[in-house]
Amino acid sequence: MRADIVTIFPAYLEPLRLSLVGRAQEHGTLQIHTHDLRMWTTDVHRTVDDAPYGGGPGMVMRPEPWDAALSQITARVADSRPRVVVPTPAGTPFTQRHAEELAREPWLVFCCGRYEGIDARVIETWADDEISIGDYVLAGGEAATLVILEAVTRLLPGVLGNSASVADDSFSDGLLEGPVYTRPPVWRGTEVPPVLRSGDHEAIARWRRSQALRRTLLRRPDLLEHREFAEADRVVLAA
Ligand SMILES: CC(C)N1CCN(Cc2ccc(Cn3ccc4ccc(-c5n[nH]c(N)c5C#N)cc43)cc2)CC1
Repeated sequence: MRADIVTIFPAYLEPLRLSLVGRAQEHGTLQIHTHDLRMWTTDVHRTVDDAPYGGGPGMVMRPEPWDAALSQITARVADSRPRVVVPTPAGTPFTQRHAEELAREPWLVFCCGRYEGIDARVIETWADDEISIGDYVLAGGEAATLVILEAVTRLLPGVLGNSASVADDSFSDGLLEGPVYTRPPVWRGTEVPPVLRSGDHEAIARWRRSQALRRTLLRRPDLLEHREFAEADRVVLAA
């Protein structure tokens, strides 16, 4: 997969050199190219913003630099066009399903806006996806791009050492992750649930599903709506 990222703060994307995404780049599974939008400005002040039509607070990002940048970046490969992703507070909620869909794309381009956002005509012309990573307000699209790219990269073949990890992900089966434990067996007087040390893998699987169902019912009952459950699950949910 190739990912191009356009931003006025290229340094904000430096964390992509670390850890899982960094290793995916070292292994050639992912190529990330970060571009400074100001490279496509033409004035001495390298202006990327202007006052909003209709008034209101803040500034809006001008269309010309974005159109020049995206035209050049997407022209790289003849007869091939990337999927253009624009993080925005007004976007559709980003979900694991969306991450799985983006992970199937060979080429992504992320447009990191700032100020009050990017001129709507750029979005209309170029955007394939407008995504929000949550119901809170950030100052720009860079943090969202880090989140989206990490969620997508961990789904790429060979990136996670144990491919089963992806299958067991929270949200992969639509439930939240249950509690996890490691050594010591007793810590501050609290014992690891004995079933986890029993070696009885069927009992362990039942216990883990029970914990995931209970946690999901408590914290995200919306994830349980419109779902059919086996009798064993219904017993847990009714307890
Ligand atoms: C009327 C007037 C007072 N209101 C003023 C605030 N407006 C909303 C508003 C607020 C902040 C920003 C800053 N910003 C610029 C580009 C950009 C990209 C993503 C995000 C972002 N925030 N939260 C998420 N989940 C995001 C994602 N993904 C935020 C961004 C842009 C826009 C709404 C209008």
